Amino acid sequence: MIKVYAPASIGNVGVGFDILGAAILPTDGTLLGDLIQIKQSKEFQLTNIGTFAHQLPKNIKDNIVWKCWDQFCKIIKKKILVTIVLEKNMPIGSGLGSSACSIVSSLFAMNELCNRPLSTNKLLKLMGKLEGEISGSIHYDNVSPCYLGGLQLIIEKNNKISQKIPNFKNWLWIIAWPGIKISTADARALLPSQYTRTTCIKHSRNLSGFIHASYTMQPKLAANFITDVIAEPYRSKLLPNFTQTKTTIKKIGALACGISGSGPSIFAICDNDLTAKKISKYLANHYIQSKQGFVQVCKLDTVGTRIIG
Ligand SMILES: Nc1ncnc2c1ncn2[C@@H]1O[C@H](COP(=O)(O)OP(=O)(O)OP(=O)(O)O)[C@@H](O)[C@H]1O
Ligand SMILES: N[C@@H](CCO)C(=O)O
Repeated sequence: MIKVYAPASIGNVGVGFDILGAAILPTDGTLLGDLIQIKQSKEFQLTNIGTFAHQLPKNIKDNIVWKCWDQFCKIIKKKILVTIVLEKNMPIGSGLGSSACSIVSSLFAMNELCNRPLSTNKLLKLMGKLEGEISGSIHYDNVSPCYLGGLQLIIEKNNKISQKIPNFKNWLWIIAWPGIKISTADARALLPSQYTRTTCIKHSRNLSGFIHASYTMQPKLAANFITDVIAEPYRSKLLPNFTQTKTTIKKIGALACGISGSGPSIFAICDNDLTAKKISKYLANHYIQSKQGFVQVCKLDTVGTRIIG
């Protein structure tokens, strides 16, 4: 039996729509992500457990884990019969890469169980394809950091999909899921299909500025470039009181703040524990809309998906 953990992630990171993503790990030791237990067996079985198992589709073939197993077997041209237990700890439609957690953990687990027939690149391509089947178009900004860890820039060039970007070790990433759901496909449908030249220039300046500041280790400059001109102007209305929340947590001392993935989760960045505590308290009191919602102070998860048992 193999037990695999795949971490939550922040898609876009506010500045790199579809091409920048960060894997995160709560500082209190919580494993925020999905877990897969897998072993060979006489027939295929999939059991869902965990806090958010009730949100999963009832039909087993609609569970992305089944699709991962099916596609993996087709690619390696062997039907590997397995028993899988999915521990669904990530709320669906949260903006924290819930489907990515299930996709990455199950494909990683299948590959390990079968002695790694697929290379990292091939596996990542398959992860992107399956993520694309859910949201309507392929985007790697959740699956890549979830799989490989850290801050990942999606390049899709020279047969490389993703590259790790240097990060600031003292940055704390506070995430808040209000406890409501937004479908990624719906949030993508809200976006314009074309942008003005001015917006394109702003976007390229912000993203290239962020990457430059990351490589030259200028944290304040990097944080100041975390501005989203592509998605936030159209999606912010879907989030509860987003504009006021952002203004307030920046006043408290956040270096940057934005929508995590397609929302409704938000993320804030700061560089000390006291500010992180103040931001968390504010978000817990003002952003959370239901009992299931949560706030977590995180670091970047630099490892990505791993075997934990
Ligand atoms: N194991 C699974 N985990 C998550 N979603 C699944 C899974 N299996 C099937 N689905 C379906 O995939 C869709 C996921 O929707 P969506 O992409 O909006 O959520 P998400 O991946 O949680 O979003 P985000 O990346 O913003 O966190 C839902 O319709 C859900 O029912
Ligand atoms: N880049 C994707 C992430 C979805 O979690 C989007 O913003 O639609």
